[in-house]
Amino acid sequence: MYATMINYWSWWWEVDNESDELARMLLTISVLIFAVLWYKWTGSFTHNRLPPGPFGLPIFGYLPFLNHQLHETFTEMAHKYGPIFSLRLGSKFHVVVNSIDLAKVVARELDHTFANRSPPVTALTITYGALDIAWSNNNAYWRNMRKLLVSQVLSNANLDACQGFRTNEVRKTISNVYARIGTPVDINEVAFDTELNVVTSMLWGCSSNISGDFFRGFREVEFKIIELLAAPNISDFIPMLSWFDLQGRNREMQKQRVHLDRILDSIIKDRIETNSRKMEGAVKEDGRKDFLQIMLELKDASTSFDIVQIKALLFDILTATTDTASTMVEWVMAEILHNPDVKTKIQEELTEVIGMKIVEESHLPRLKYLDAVVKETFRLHPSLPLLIQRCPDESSVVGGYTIPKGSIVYINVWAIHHDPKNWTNPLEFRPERFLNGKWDYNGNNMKFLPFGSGRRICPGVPLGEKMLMFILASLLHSFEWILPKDEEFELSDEFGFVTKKRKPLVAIPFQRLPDASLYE
Ligand code: HEM
Repeated sequence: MYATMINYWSWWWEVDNESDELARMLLTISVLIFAVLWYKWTGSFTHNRLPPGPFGLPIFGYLPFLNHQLHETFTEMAHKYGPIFSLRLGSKFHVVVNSIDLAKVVARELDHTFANRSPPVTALTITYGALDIAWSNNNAYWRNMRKLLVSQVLSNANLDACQGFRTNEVRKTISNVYARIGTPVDINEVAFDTELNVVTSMLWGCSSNISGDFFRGFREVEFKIIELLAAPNISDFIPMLSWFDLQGRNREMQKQRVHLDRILDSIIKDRIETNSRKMEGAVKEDGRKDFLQIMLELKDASTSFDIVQIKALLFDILTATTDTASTMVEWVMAEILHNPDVKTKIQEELTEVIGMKIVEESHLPRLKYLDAVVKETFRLHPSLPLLIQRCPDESSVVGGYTIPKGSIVYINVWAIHHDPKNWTNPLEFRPERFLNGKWDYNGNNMKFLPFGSGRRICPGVPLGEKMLMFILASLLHSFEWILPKDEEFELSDEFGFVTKKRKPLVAIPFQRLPDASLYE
């Protein structure tokens, strides 16, 4: 290269003496060094290209321009800026990924890099400093807690052993709804209470002296917590202001934690006292220990596991099980009541598979059409439309753009589920799309991610799916449902950590099975 350059110079820079020769040589070397540096600089510039996105104001970034319906706003922004875009909110750099190819890069190919979380201030407060699973970073603690949940609560063996709890609670729900026949029923409330009773039976069994009354009000506490988790908080965007808690969000979350602590502390205290009196209760007749007992024994055996961690884990399981599933029961019922043909097809399937008897869990795998209706509802109304934000532990490249370490990254499942490139007539409710048996909740097909994908995928799929199908099949087989007269019916949603129906679904049940003794 040196020789070529010397040749190029020589046609206009004739060398007459030694100093000219030296000057030309120095110039050539300098130009070469400059070229290498330029190449490196422009190369690194290309690699550091940040995803496109809107400009914002100094200090606040794009914060003042964001609409509360974040899933819809982000989807509109993707139409403008492309499948990956970025925005600065306060001092935090956010990236939103909106296509199946890029979601695959984040959640599968670079899963390990993107496996941390970036908990909001309120999440840190309610989880005792991210001691739970959902907000914990990708580290040994998270792996152990997740393993504990999966092996002790969500294993096939435990789910089979707890079938009796689920059947009892669903039967109780049917009989409670029967007592309210002909009157308006809040569907979310019914589903929430059923889920809560099932999960508490699994966690600390029927042996606890804590009565159902104790949980009265738990739904309100949980709703408030979920609302606060997604409420925009200036403390998250401008961390140096977090000390002032300008919007009072963290103070409000602290209040909710006092309620939660009161409930969890008394359950744990009750069990510790029972254990110390060596009463039977803690151990089931078949020798199986419930989850609380297992955790307390772990605590006694290890110095690194304590009561606060037990509470954080219980909090995760209680909220993860109840709010998501009850919201989905409500959405599915709303779509069914909105689509009379779908309702007729479900009822025909229920009658064919179950007859005029009561639903048993063993019937569920044969309810193919209902399963397709649930999946189509998950497509249109994913409970966590942006999943839980991920945070890369090193800078990396996605779709040709650099995602700096520590960015907050959203996978916009809502956009993917509503994209006409992925789904024909995406706004239509057409359960038939899911009848070919190809779809599951395991996050392998990036077109359909209601439970996420990769190492952060929801571990509760087996229980969540079972409970959803059991409650829905039972409500729809035991009752005919109609909407209250003159009630305006609509299907709009309200963005939140869990995205709910804006207007709660209220419907009136009527007896459907001829044998009244099936409702007792
Ligand atoms: C219909 C019911 C449910 C739905 C729709 C649902 C949905 C989700 C979604 C979308 C995520 C975020 C995944 C991600 O960030 O990629 C998640 C996380 C999680 N879910 Fe579920 N879930 C349900 C039921 C359950 C149940 C029954 C449990 C436990 C008993 C559970 C425990 C968790 C936990 C612990 C996480 C955090 C996982 C982690 O960060 O490692 N979920 N869930």
